[in-house]
Amino acid sequence: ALLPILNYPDPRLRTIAKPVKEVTAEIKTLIADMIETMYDAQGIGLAASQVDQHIQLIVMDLSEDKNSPRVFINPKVTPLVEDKQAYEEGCLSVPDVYDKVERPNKVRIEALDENGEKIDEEVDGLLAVCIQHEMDHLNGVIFVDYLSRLKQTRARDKVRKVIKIREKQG
Ligand SMILES: O=C(O)C[C@@H](Cc1ccccc1)C(=O)SCC(=O)c1ccccc1
Ligand SMILES: [Zn+2]
Repeated sequence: ALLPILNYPDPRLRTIAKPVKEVTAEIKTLIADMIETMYDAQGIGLAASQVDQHIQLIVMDLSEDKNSPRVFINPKVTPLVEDKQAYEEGCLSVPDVYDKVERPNKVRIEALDENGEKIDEEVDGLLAVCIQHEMDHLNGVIFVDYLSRLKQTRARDKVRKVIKIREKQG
């Protein structure tokens, strides 16, 4: 089922996500719903925080055909290099706002997948950018937090406009 995505500056987006103890049937349903919601919103990632579920769960799909979703449960991300790279990021919770954010361009991801199997990968490029962006969501951080006050104000105004238009479209 499609889940409503919280929009910036909703304070619920600032909630710190709790670790997942056991991958229950409910969590498997949430994973399926998050993947469906991510595709519907044309995103390449989605954190559970964004659908008001405050557990450490991320879904991502960077594939062309949108047919290889990945699930990260209780993820831990460790930078592997000092040097950072700027990337034009977007966020499904801050629609139509895109801006450059600098992040370490190579990280280690340790997590569990949807079957509780261990994931331990070194990644770079867009996957590294995206996993760090999603990890931020689980820690109540939104990419606009890295931008200037002025850009944050503009982002708030932009989201307000986009939501009004979407409500009119019904
Ligand atoms: O809000 C989210 O977490 C999803 C977000 C993930 C993300 C995309 C790009 C850079 C960092 C994090 C999105 O999917 S935004 C929409 C999108 O598909 C996109 C935006 C910019 C560049 C590439 C993809
Ligand atoms: Zn986001």
